[in-house]
Amino acid sequence: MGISTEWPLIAALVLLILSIFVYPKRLSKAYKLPPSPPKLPILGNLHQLLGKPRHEALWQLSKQYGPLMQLHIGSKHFLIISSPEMAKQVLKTQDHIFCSRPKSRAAQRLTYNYLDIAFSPYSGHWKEMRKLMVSEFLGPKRAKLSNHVLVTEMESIINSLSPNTEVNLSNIFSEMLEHILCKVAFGNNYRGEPQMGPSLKVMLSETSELINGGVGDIFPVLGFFVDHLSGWNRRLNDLFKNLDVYIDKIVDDHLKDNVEEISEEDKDFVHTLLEMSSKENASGYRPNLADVKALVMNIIHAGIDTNATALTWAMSEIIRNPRVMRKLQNEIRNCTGRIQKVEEMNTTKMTYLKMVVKETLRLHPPAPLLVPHESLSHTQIDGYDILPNTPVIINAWGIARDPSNWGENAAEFYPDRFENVGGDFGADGFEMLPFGGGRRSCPAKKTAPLNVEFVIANLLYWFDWEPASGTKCEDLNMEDFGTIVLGKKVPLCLVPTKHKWKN
Ligand code: HEM
Repeated sequence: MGISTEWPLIAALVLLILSIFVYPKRLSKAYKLPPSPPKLPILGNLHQLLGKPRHEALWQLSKQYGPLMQLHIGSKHFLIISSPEMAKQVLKTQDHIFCSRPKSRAAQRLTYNYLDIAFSPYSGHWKEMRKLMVSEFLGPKRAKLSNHVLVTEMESIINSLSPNTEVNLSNIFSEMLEHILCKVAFGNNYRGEPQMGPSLKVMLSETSELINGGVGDIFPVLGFFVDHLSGWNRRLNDLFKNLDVYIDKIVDDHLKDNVEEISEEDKDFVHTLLEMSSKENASGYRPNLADVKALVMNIIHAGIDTNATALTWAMSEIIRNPRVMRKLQNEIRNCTGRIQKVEEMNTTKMTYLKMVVKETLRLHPPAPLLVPHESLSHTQIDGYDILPNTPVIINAWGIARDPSNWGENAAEFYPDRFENVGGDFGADGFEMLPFGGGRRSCPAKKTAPLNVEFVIANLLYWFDWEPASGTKCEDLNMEDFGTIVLGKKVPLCLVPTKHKWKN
């Protein structure tokens, strides 16, 4: 174990010793707070989360302390949600109370002081920004361009695959998503320019690490010094600077274009935003340059890794389950018949494909703990008091794998289960939450699964697939990795063979 992995533990021990003298005593006992595991002074429950992936550690604790559990870490009191019933309370019944986001230094820095959608507190600004993304980026206005870009990218991948030659599909998916989102949002992929610093991929992976927060987020003042000594503050500053240079270039290039001369069809999202920044909308709002940059930041952070991860897990599960692959290929090929081009693929009637994608998102929700919510005011759930500004973590990963919600075969990849499950995501809609819920749910929850379906349908239509280097299907490595986005630890490498039609 190197110093980079040991420092949180060392820092925590130093803080424990110092805090006995420095920190005030704990919160008053005037409220009936949710059950909580026994805790150490100041460190609280931190030690119970070390050494395991966070979603797994939280799930194990919830088995002992219940689906509504409070964890104390430093100065923060987190509410942990681990059942569909409790998730429904937070995301539906009391959505108006739990629709804010907790603050953190990484989120503040990377969103130009909370000007974005995903991390900004519940506010009029958030509402306007979300409306902008839904209508101008994810809505029907841009659907034609998005589809065209998706088809072009898919065609180039299909044409680039050499039969019987191993390919790293994890990389292909990341690059594909980066191209698609950048083309639709900025009209160009803005890659490969050395003066622009690290690649987008490197910046995204650094973001995933830093967005988890520094020690200073939970141990104010003293933790800040720890973050300074460990280099966390410097890493955050460097990341912000690099991202800002990247985004500045995009915005500057767009400012040079004469938007009036560009046809509606050729305008990308940034053109549209800049155009809107020159006049107020019906509710008197207009985005300024910092808002535009924050939205660009959200698109690259929220859209690339989530989608690429979903695709990687989908193909991994399909390969590991030859029965599912055969059934799915039969459906795709029967529904499609003989076609010559990717653009002729139509997945609308492929019901089993939709079940396969749902089952992938159930077992492998790309954001296993969603994005933390926060309570706006005091409330009660199940007779327990929840205080204002309580950060709320919803364990979507655990809920979606719980046999009490999904039966004894909950851990199995079995898409056919959706034949008998009413509703989109479980009987009540809270048994799986790959896109969260309530007003902070993912704005791409309708479009993202369609894109995953389209890519999987094409890969399985044109090619047959096998694991690389003689690995047996059932031995495919399925270890996961990450906190905010739970990816596949070992890249997915497969060998395609061009499909031969029988006459
Ligand atoms: C398979 C793909 C995706 C998955 C699984 C996913 C999942 C999620 C989840 C779990 C949340 C948090 C919901 C909550 O806190 O309740 C979220 C929020 C968000 N997602 Fe996605 N997402 C995907 C794709 C996208 C794409 C393509 C975009 C746009 C380019 C996007 C934009 C956002 C934004 C802006 C938010 C913040 C919403 C808010 O706070 O109001 N996501 N997503």
